[in-house]
Amino acid sequence: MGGAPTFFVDHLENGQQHTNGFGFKPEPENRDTSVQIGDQSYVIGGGNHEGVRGSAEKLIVISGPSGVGKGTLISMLMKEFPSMFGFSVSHTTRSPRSMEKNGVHYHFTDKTVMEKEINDEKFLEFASVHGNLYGTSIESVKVVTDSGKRCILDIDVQGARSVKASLRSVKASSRSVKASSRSVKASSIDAMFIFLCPPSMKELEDRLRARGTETEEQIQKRLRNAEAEIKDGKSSGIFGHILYNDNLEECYKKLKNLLGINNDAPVNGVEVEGINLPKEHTVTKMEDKILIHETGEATKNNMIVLDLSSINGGAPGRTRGIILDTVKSS
Ligand SMILES: Nc1ncnc2c1ncn2[C@@H]1O[C@H](COP(=O)(O)OP(=O)(O)OP(=O)(O)O)[C@@H](O)[C@H]1O
Repeated sequence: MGGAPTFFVDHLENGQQHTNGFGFKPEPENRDTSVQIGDQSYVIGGGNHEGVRGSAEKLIVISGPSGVGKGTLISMLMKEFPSMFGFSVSHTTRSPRSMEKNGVHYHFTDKTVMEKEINDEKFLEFASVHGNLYGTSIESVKVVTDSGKRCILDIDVQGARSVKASLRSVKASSRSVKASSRSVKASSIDAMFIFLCPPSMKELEDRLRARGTETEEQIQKRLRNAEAEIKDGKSSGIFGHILYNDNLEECYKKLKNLLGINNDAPVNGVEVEGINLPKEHTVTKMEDKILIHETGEATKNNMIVLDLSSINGGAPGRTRGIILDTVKSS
């Protein structure tokens, strides 16, 4: 997948001006379409003009106290829908450990560089842990959403609060006339905030103990933090959705419902239809539109319309928001 819009313009030959009176028949809402050109496939936003994969833009923030089951539920999602979700790569100023790869496990960066980028509002959230900075950059989230995946952030309540505040601030600044390019870009990120709640403190403690990954001291600290986090999570207005993780399977079902996915629905809640660029065709540019007109005998009234007016940015290989209409001969 991928390709800049210029690919279409540069690599297709110009043909005759399109003159007939075909009406444009928009694809139904929430439908994505892929176009095959040579050996490349391009996924193009259909009725949804927001991005390449319908609701891919929506960042999913999952938060809750340590031990509530965030990792478990996210793993279940990744297992059932392996290509639907992705994680952003965090930045850190700590040194890489052996085997850790830059850009894979973390983006390893310099403290002064990261501090400047934080000041420039390039981070959705950050925290200082034992003297090192850790954070999630807007760019790293966009890399995931631009690839057509839904980005999941598994973060604590404080992190979720920061993400919420960052998104509010970029949306406000992007409305101002002097909006920076960063603000405009980040303002296209929307997020769904989900808080996971344990059925009781006793159950949370049991889960932490059963997991066996913390010392007694760490468990006690996590339980102390959990009380404040649960209070905050339920009352602060950060989270639009609160899920109780009592029975795991039931909670998983509720999570899938929230995300608009269930086993009967198409991937991402969006139908994906493949279209092959016809061998025999002419191409015409009309203002912001590229008309690909089939010329083969059997299909000569078919037409594909690429509407470039809605492109909303993206580096080469990360083109977004082209609207595609198809008109089929009947
Ligand atoms: N609904 C559930 N019922 C019983 N056990 C559960 C349930 N959900 C998760 N667990 C178990 O609880 C433990 C903690 O879950 P998990 O590690 O997913 O928590 P977490 O919220 O990701 O914690 P952390 O923030 O510390 O990473 C795991 O051993 C997991 O198997």
